[in-house]
Amino acid sequence: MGKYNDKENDDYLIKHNLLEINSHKELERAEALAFTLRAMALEQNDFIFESFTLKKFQELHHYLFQDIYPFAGDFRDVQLMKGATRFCQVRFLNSYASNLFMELNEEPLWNSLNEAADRLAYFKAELNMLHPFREGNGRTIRIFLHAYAISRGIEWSYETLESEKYLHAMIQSVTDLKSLREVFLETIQYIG
Ligand SMILES: Nc1ncnc2c1ncn2[C@@H]1O[C@H](COP(=O)(O)OP(=O)(O)OP(=O)(O)O)[C@@H](O)[C@H]1O
Repeated sequence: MGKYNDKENDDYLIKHNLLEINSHKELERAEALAFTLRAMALEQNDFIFESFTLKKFQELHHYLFQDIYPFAGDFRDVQLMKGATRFCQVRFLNSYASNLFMELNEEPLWNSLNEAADRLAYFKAELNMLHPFREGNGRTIRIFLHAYAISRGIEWSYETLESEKYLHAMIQSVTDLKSLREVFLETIQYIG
């Protein structure tokens, strides 16, 4: 079990994709298409969030990536890094995840958009540090937290995120939630 860099991961995905695609470019295109079709179907209620448990989170990843990756829905068994960030160690994934999802389900109601932004930033950063899947963490977490926010009367317009600002806030969130909180504050509103 080694840590992987992006090249190593790309090679793994080439060896482990359901379509037996062996070009990186083609796999990238096929993955984007397979994901987009599922994400669109999800918006038409093909996947229902009747709960926000860890099981539901894994089912969501399975739903979104089932057409392309055999590991859809499964936790990774390798160490993951992006840039200087080392995500949760494999042997702590289960305990980290169960504590985090317990907290998410015991979360009290939010009394203001400021409080919502604080807590969404916190859960976003924690789920990112968990980074439980080999690929597709960002997309799964965004869709999951979007639905979670809706269940609390809040619309998170994550499709309006500026990609550079978002990435910067995510990198910062490893040590400081301030930028990510601001990103949420700018992209959430009460429904209706
Ligand atoms: N250096 C970093 N430190 C911490 N988090 C990072 C870093 N670089 C990227 N991220 C986070 O990791 C996520 C990407 O994870 P992953 O590649 O598993 O997901 P994805 O769904 O395939 O990608 P994306 O989120 O770009 O659509 C990004 O959305 C971002 O939140």
